[in-house]
Amino acid sequence: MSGARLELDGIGKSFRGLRAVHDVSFDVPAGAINALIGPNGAGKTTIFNMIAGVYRPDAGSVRLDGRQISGLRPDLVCDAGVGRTFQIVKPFKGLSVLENVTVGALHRRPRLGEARAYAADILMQLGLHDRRHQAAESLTLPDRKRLEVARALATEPKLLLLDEVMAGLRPTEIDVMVSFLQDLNRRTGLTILLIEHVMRAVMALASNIVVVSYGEKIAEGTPAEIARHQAVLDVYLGEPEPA
Ligand SMILES: Nc1ncnc2c1ncn2[C@@H]1O[C@H](COP(=O)(O)OP(=O)(O)OP(=O)(O)O)[C@@H](O)[C@H]1O
Repeated sequence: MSGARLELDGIGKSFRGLRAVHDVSFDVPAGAINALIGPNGAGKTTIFNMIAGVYRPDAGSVRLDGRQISGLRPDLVCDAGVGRTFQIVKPFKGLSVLENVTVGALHRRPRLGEARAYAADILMQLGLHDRRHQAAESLTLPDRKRLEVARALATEPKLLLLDEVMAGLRPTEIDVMVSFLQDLNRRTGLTILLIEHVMRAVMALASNIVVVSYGEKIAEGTPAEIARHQAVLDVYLGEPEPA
């Protein structure tokens, strides 16, 4: 695993006249951990869906290591090296934890034995190995979040998109996930972009933060810059944006 550079150039998407995302541009350098934040309904998941091939942007382009991936089908975007988690955790029901992760690993390792061994190794890293034979749906929320990360990692991405993997976790569980992601990034150089409402995690992980509101990018900078950015404070305090 190593990281890829992500470049969003003027992407936009409307749903039946509702402008969900408008003219959003930002880069995530190879090997960086960056965050995408903003109030509910700001367009964050729509941006992820445009990167991951769920939606074709109405405008603009998405490039991974210089190669255009916008408009490709989700499986081809995955082939190109993009792994993602979903905000609503949906493991394959009726499959064990190990089988769930093996499905992801089969993407690049078509031999079942090899895929299963790779999946087991990822479960070990995430502290889920001792629960590998449990039914996925029987896991607690923190473990389901870990399983979601494990499934995305099993596809051996160069860019990992994490959609609210800290939601619902207790502070100590958040710290465990933060340490895991920091360690993963250090060991592998994997590029990570996270959508996150848990500011404790964003501040600990992200070297750069992009803020969106009403579908538009309103700020970008280091955690320290964002923490004192007036437009960001206004959005989070619910005050009108400056003209
Ligand atoms: N498939 C869709 N069809 C119609 N409208 C949609 C669709 N997906 C998203 N939207 C709308 O686009 C806007 C942006 O939604 P999006 O889910 O991207 O926001 P978000 O920033 O991820 O919000 P949250 O933090 O609540 O997850 C919202 O107004 C939402 O209702």
